[in-house]
Amino acid sequence: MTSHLDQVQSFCASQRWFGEKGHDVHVEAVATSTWLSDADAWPAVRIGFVYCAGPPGAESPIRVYQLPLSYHRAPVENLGHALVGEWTEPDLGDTEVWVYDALHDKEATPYWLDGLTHGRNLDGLEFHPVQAPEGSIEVPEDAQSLVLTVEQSNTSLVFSDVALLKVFRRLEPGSNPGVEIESALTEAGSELVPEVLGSARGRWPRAGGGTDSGELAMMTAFQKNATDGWTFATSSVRDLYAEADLHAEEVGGDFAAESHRLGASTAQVHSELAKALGTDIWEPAKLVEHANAMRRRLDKAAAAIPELARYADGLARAFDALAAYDQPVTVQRIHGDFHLGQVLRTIDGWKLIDFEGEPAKSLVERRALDTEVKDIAGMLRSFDYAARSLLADHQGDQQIAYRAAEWVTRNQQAFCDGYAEAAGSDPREQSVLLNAFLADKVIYETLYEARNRPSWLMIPLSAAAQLAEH
Ligand SMILES: Nc1ncnc2c1ncn2[C@@H]1O[C@H](COP(=O)(O)OP(=O)(O)O)[C@@H](O)[C@H]1O
Ligand SMILES: O=P(O)(O)O[C@H]1O[C@H](CO)[C@@H](O[C@H]2O[C@H](CO)[C@@H](O)[C@H](O)[C@H]2O)[C@H](O)[C@H]1O
Repeated sequence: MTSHLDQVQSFCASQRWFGEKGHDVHVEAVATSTWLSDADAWPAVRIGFVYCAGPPGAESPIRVYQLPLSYHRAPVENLGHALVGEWTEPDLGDTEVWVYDALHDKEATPYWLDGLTHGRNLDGLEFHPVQAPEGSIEVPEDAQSLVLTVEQSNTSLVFSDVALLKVFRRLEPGSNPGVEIESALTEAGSELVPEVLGSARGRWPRAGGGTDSGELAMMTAFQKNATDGWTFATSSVRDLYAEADLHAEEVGGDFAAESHRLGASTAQVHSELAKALGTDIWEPAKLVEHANAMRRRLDKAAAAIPELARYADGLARAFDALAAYDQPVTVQRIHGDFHLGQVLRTIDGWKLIDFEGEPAKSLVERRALDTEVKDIAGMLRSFDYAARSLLADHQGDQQIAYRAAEWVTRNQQAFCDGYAEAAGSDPREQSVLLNAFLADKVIYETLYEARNRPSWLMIPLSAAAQLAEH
């Protein structure tokens, strides 16, 4: 039989949440938590912590992934897709066991719901229910779980269409910014994020000795019947391309009113975040540091992606302007990786989700204060993505390309108008900051697409060409 580490490695490698694509990696060890299940209960359930090393030669630190495990004494017919492996388990009396990703196992997931409902405190695992405000959501104790099938970096379970449990896969010690921010906004009474219902923290052995601790999962109110912003916006673009002789404002699926509302909701969340978690000031010297960091990211990306290199001088002008900016800038906690996939249109309006920041950044960077302009730039880029991602089917069609550009401008302007009305100041007036963050985001996206979706590389590259002309 293959060793149990090899089986864990093959399973992880086949999972969307495993962030180790594109390089050689090996699973060095698997540690486990205390049992969530009672002694002698089957399936036996606990959390696995998977330690990954590599690529060979690179001095990257060990990465830890969370893999909840359910152990059965016989194979479970409908769980084949979640089978991690089959081995003899010393911690279960040397029994032969079939081990599954517990998040897919309806016999195992009630332990998470029970832990959160009753605030269980097990050795090394603490479940924290959030005090539910009056009239707020109650999750039935016998609620069944369903794994969400959307593309995501973590794994989310929906309990009875009422609550969503997001189980973090890549673990880092310290406060998870998503839990921190969404809890702070919930406590402040915000209606613009799904209400946080609870979270789970845990301890795991640190590679090299000691113990680390951090958030393992967060439960929020499930937004039944919501549409994510990307699906909503791209259906508007599809409508427009189907009627290429009409302007964006003339087709049924015009999105500008939604973009306007989204701008206003974004401004309101920024204001709530500033109130709840405070602000600071970046003096001009700090802006020089940021401009230099942006410049370094550009140099690195241009060295890796030759098609970007030709726009490097043009893009760098935006960073030079930032370095020369002589006004102090107010900074605060922000979303950090804001795009149309991070907003949900519910019947009560837009709600913002996933405040974890850019996945590849360290926790310290993701928790740092920044300017709201970074989020605004992120969303403006996303409108461009929505229109261009559907252009592939209309290559060479000038009429559609023209309509696409019109849609982007119309929705970017509507978003900024909505933002300006709610915030009392117009982000377009901060053009030095906005241009620098737009250029920085385009560089980030170029690297992201080169690594993850090469067929979409043209989207940020076309934007780089436009920005470089500025
Ligand atoms: N509270 C919620 N209610 C309904 N759907 C949600 C909720 N939170 C997330 N989703 C859905 O799950 C998707 C992935 O969520 P996200 O938090 O971005 O996951 P990840 O960080 O793992 O990528 C979202 O695009 C949305 O469709
Ligand atoms: O949602 P994540 O936090 O995992 O963000 C990463 O993946 C995003 C893609 O899903 C990526 O966003 C880019 O593509 C989007 C369309 O798929 C587009 O709307 C965004 O504007 C664009 O940046 C994001 O950058 C990345 O961090």
